[in-house]
Amino acid sequence: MRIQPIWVGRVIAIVAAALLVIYPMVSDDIYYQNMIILSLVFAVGASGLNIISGFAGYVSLGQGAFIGLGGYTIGVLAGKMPDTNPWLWVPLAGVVASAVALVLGFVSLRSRGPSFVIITVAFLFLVQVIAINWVSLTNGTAGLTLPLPTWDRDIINWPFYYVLLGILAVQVLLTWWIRRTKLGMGLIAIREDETKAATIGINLPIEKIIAFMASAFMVGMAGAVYGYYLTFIDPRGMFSILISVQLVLSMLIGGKGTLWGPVVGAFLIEWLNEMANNDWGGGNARLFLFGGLLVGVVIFLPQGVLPAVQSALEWSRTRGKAGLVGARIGTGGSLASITDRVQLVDRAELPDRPILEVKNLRKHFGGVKAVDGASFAVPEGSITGLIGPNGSGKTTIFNLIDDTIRADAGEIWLDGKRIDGRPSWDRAHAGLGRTFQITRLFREMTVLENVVAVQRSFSIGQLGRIAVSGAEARAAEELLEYVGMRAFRDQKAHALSYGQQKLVELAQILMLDPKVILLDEPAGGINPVLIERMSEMIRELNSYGKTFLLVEHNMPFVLGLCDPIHVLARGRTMATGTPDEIQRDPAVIDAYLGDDFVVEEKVEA
Ligand SMILES: Nc1ncnc2c1ncn2[C@@H]1O[C@H](COP(=O)(O)OP(=O)(O)OP(=O)(O)O)[C@@H](O)[C@H]1O
Repeated sequence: MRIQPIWVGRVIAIVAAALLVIYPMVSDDIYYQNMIILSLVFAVGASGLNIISGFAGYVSLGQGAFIGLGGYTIGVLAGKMPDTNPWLWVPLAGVVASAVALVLGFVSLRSRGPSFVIITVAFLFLVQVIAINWVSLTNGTAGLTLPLPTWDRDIINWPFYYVLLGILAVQVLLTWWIRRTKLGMGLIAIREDETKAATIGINLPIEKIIAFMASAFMVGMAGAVYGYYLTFIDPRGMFSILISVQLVLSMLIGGKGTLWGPVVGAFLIEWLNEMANNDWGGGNARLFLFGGLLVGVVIFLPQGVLPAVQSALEWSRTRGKAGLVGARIGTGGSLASITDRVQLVDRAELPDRPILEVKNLRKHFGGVKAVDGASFAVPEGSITGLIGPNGSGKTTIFNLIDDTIRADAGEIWLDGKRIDGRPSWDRAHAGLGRTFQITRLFREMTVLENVVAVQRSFSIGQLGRIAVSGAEARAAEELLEYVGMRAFRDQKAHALSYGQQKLVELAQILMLDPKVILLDEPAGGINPVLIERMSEMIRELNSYGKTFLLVEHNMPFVLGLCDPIHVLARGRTMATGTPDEIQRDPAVIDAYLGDDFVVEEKVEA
């Protein structure tokens, strides 16, 4: 029997945890106990950071602030209420850290990438400056002295050690749980492609704010224990940027986005830190070491240690095997199997009314009038085409309809309700689904996860559900079967061909069960067999009541499928009609189709 790598990992984790539990009982070496205590604090900090940086992709150099805030919470309260047991302030420190993390959560709604990193550094310094200047509360640069431990000197470190170990255990459990829930899936989607995540119904502000608060809670508690353990805290030590750098390094070295990576990284970095202090003179040696390591990791080990080991094991396991990636796409399942998720009706029974309307839509990019007063309607139950020359504004109109870009002016109505002004995820919940001209799957997720990541509605309770399980996972598998991609369910999306990605993106959108499906060049860049399959699926879904609006340059595809067709030129609708009318409209021939096209079509007929 082959031993699965996951079990090897679990056994190592259990043995390591057991060794940590028994260590103070078998050794009274205070030096090593101290070292482990520091490692535990950093492990909690790095693991918390992993929730916003590893999962959600927001790298923060301000994470150390939450350790400091925890320390100051216990320091201030223990000073003001000397008769209360200081341990009671530890959970409160978590609450304080989470409340302050809310601020960073709000910042993340408006900035991302390098600018976010810079803001987090400013945030750390801001907290430090407040701690220095709010002398009446913090005693400024003179620092605060905490009560000395009152227990037996023989076990002086034990309470700190075991409470921190417990906090780390809860932190790891929290991370493990988040990764499995809808919340975790949403965070990873945000990391992979935030704009796309919003279009599949992921409520960005709420999910990010929850993540930021969750990333700081246990860290604040660990900071409080750390402060109590130090018995003296001051702003320069507690809010030093080196602590934050050490946390980021721990996460990167161990492996961001993994469960154990940040923990392993924290122990490794603390050990190096001690070596730099003891053997290489501390101070500058530490800076040199951390700086060098940061550069080295980013260049040579971008994934981190644990993922690198995992990749090596995976490589040895799959060496010489033929990949699934080149396998043929399935012939597709029947529509009957997806009725649990996708509501199907007889198209003939649908009322005669527009389901989507855009009125006087406008978007200018500087001097470029990308969309300049476009108006058209999409009748319910139709496959409506939107065609026009390159640069006529088709994709921009899609972007405006789903709020990937906010319109300058105009109205958008979906199913009788005005939706412009509402954010992307809300429009998705209202019944809008959209694919992209260049497919935008979440590359690091599996095919199945890509489909399951969709959130058809929003509730806080739903975020806590296990993502890949139950009815949701079954529905996702059925949809993948329908588009012929079930065999690829466990493949990472980045390993798929372009055509395969188009099919998975269609399954993903169907998971939303939208009232209107916007398809941006569904036949673009794929082989003729797949084009045929795509048109079959669109036709079949439409016969069961699904409405489509599609942008496409492949004229036989559009003329065979769509009715009505709107023609755009210079950001405005210049003509609307049946395929026949459009083909014969001299203005359309002149602006888009060209004389050759009409001649060819007539010969064929
Ligand atoms: N983010 C942007 N910033 C500046 N200009 C833009 C932006 N997005 C689109 N444009 C411009 O707006 C115009 C319309 O672009 P759009 O992509 O909507 O055209 P399209 O009809 O979809 O073209 P194609 O058929 O080639 O995909 C183009 O001139 C384009 O350069």
